[in-house]
Amino acid sequence: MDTLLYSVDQIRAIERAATSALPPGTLMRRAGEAATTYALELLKGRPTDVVLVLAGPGNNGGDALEVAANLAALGCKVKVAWLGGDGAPSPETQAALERAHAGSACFVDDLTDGESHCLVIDGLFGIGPARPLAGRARELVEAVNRKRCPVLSLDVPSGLDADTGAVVGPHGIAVAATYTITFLGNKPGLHTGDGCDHAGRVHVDRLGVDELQVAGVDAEHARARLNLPPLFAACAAPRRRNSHKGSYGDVAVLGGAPGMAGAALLAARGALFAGAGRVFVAAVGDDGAGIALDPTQPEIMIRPAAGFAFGGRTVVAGPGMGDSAGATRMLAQVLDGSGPLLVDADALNLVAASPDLQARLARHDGPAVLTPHPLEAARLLGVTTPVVQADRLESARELAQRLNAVVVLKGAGSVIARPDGEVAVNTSGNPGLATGGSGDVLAGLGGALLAQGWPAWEAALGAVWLHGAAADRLVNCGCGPIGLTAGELPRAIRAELNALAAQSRS
Ligand SMILES: NC(=O)C1=CN([C@@H]2O[C@H](COP(=O)(O)OP(=O)(O)OC[C@H]3O[C@@H](n4cnc5c(N)ncnc54)[C@H](OP(=O)(O)O)[C@@H]3O)[C@@H](O)[C@H]2O)[C@@H](O)CC1
Ligand SMILES: Nc1ncnc2c1ncn2[C@@H]1O[C@H](COP(=O)(O)OP(=O)(O)O)[C@@H](O)[C@H]1O
Ligand SMILES: [K+]
Repeated sequence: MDTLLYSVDQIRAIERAATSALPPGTLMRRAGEAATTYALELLKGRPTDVVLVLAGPGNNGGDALEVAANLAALGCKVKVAWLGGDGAPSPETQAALERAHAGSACFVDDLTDGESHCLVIDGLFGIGPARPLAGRARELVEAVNRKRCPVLSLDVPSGLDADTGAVVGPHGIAVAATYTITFLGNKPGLHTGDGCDHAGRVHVDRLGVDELQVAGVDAEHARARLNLPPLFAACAAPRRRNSHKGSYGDVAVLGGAPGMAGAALLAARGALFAGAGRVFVAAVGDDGAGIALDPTQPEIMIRPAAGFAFGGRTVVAGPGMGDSAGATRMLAQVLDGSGPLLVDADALNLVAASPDLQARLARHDGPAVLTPHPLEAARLLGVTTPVVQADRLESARELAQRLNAVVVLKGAGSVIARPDGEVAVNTSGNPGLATGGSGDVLAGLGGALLAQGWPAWEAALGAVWLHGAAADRLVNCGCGPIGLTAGELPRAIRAELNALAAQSRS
């Protein structure tokens, strides 16, 4: 899998450089060939049933017409729904249209509901659409999304924004593909937000365009990548035999105000099962009497936050912390400290509401990771949740820069961003994680990795990936996604982390 993620502007630059170096029409012909080969692979050979090809007015439509012509030439039954535009097609698309017309592909005006196909090829729109699909384009997408057969999108599911992973709106619609073959380079929008539901399995074909040919756009310029173990596995060293609990750091969860003990305990369990040497809950409240003991996890030490010695410990601030004056005071104290810090949940809301806390956070003298879900991110940025979700990568980048911290913008395809603009989009996880408390476990896990000496960037990448991989492990053995509980995650995280550490030695 190509793990670098390119913006549409970068893909256009690659396309321009390659086009000028190659004979006219080469890239489209290669895209058509690559998609034809992939389609036949998916169909396990030449199908006897009809392949339906949707072709739009631009070059994405040209790719689709190439596939239609290729499949027809191989003896497949092919129907083409061609959506012409107002202007003339590009010369390559015109040539592809003529090729498809010259062969045995049958052009149809409308899709008949109930007609069976073995595969739909979606070549309506690729990286082009800047406005929501309407009229016949929308009707075609609605018809495709009602079909039960597999759908292969070319380059990008039509109607999806390749940069952001949002359906182009307002009130837009996008193809829900089973597979996407994407050209020239991988794209972030296929892996986050709505893209997770619309792209299906993503296959990258670079169309033979070597990065070295591409002036100005290479690995260093792709400022986004997929989050996978090679980015952080080196931090997951096996334990030295001659080590002790002090070797693996202390995590203190600042939270668990009266009535909100569960969140702090889940974070503490996340930290414990991810290998922190000692785990504390510094319970916020007048007397810290909200919780005295976690009976199923007596290893967790519960103390009143007032007077707790945070120095030298990794602090996970926020789970069940509430918004009392005491909580705000304690948070200011840990922001002013110099230890590793993970800020989540209520602590993020307090920061959002206070320019003073924001300034303290930006000045924090030590590694800092923030883990907002989209609503918390919206509060921090002073915008609405739809604005955050409309461009998850940029929202995460903006927050990381403003608050001078590594930011994890949670949700399907979590985005991890650094203040210098580098981002990673997570690849693991499933909607089983959409359950109360799973974010608390992530916070504790991140704290444990920081406590064991992982730098902030690697700790954030590792925590997000391990959390998702733990959920995938649970689903694979029948524990979800429906009904997966946050309390089941810590043991699965332990299994994933130990597997990673074992691999890093071999
Ligand atoms: N060039 C090359 O060498 C290669 C290109 N490649 C392929 O080209 C794709 C990019 O092609 P592209 O730039 O033509 O954009 P594309 O996605 O087809 O859409 C633009 C068309 O859609 C129209 N349109 C837009 N929105 C609309 C709406 N809501 N409703 C209705 N119409 C709408 C828009 O019309 P306009 O906005 O001009 O009115 C225009 O006609 C790329 O994804 C890849 O598949 C590969 O083969 C590699 C080599
Ligand atoms: N649909 C999903 N796909 C993948 N991960 C998800 C999905 N929904 C939620 N998650 C993950 O689950 C966690 C939820 O965190 P959060 O919203 O803070 O929940 P809570 O506050 O209840 O703990 C985050 O890590 C998020 O990325
Ligand atoms: K498409």
